[in-house]
Amino acid sequence: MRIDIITIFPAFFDALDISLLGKARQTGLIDLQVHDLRDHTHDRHRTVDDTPYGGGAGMVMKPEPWGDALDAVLPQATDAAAGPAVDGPLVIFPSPAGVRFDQAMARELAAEEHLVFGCGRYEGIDQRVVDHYAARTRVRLVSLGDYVLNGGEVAVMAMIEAVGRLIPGVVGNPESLVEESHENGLLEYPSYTKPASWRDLEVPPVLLSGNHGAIAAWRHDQQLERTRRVRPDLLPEANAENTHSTRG
Ligand SMILES: CN1CCN(Cc2ccc(Cn3ccc4ccc(-c5n[nH]c(N)c5C#N)cc43)cc2)CC1
Repeated sequence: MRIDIITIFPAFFDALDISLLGKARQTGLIDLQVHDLRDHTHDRHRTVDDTPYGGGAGMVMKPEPWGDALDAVLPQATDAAAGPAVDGPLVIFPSPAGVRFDQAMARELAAEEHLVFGCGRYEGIDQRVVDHYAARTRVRLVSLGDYVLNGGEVAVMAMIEAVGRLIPGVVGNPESLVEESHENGLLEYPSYTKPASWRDLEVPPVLLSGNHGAIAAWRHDQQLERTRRVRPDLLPEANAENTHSTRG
C-alpha cells in the first residue's frame, strides 16, 4: 500500500518511523511519504492560510498550496468531465463534519492500493479543494469522533495505525487481529498473564483449566457482559431493533 500525507507539521508523523509501522515501511509493505504543504507555497512567508470570506473567527487554509500539493501526489489530473475516477487513489480529509471512522472503515481502507491524507489546520481547508478533487477522484471526509481537535494530524495517525495493522504481514501473528474489540462486533474479553496470583488478585480459574471449550465459552460471555455494560449500542439486538424501527 502507498500512503501520502500532506500536512504543515511533517514532524508530527516521525512516530511512523518506529514500531510495527516503521518496520512495515522498512520492509516495503507500506510506502509512506509525508509532504510539507509549505513546500507548495510561492511567497516568501510560505503562507497557507487567510481570513474567511463572509467574516468569522479564525483563518481558512488557502486552496492554491493544496492544489499544487495534491496534484503532485495524484496521478495526472483526470478531466472533471470524465467524472471521478473509481480506480484511482482515495483522498481522505479528516474533518469534524466527516463520516465517523470505525473498524469497518479501517477494513475498507486496508484494501485500498493508495491512500492520500490531507491534514487541515486552522478552521479547515477552503471548500473548493474538496469540490475540485471530488469531481476527479474518490474523496471522503472522515471524523475520528464527536469532539473537536486542532487539526487532522491526530486523526490521520489513528487511521493509519488502525489500517496499517490490518495489512497482511504488518502484525506478526494475524490471529491476534481476530479476537480484538470491534472485530466481531463485540468488545474484547479481559486478558491475563503470569503470575497466577498478584496482590491477592487471582487469574480466573477457567483460564488455568486447559479446557479450551470452557475457555472459549467464558471469553465470549465476558465479551457479551462487557459490551452490555459499556457499549450496549454494539449489541446485535440493539442493531436489530434499529433495523426494525427504520423499516417502520
Ligand atoms: C465556520 N467554522 C465553523 C466551526 N468549525 C469548527 C472547527 C473545525 C475545524 C477545527 C480544527 N481543524 C482543522 C482541520 C481539522 C481536521 C479535523 C478536525 C477534527 N476535529 N474533531 C475530529 N474528530 C476531527 C477529525 N477527523 C479538526 C480540524 C476547529 C474547529 C470551523 C469553521
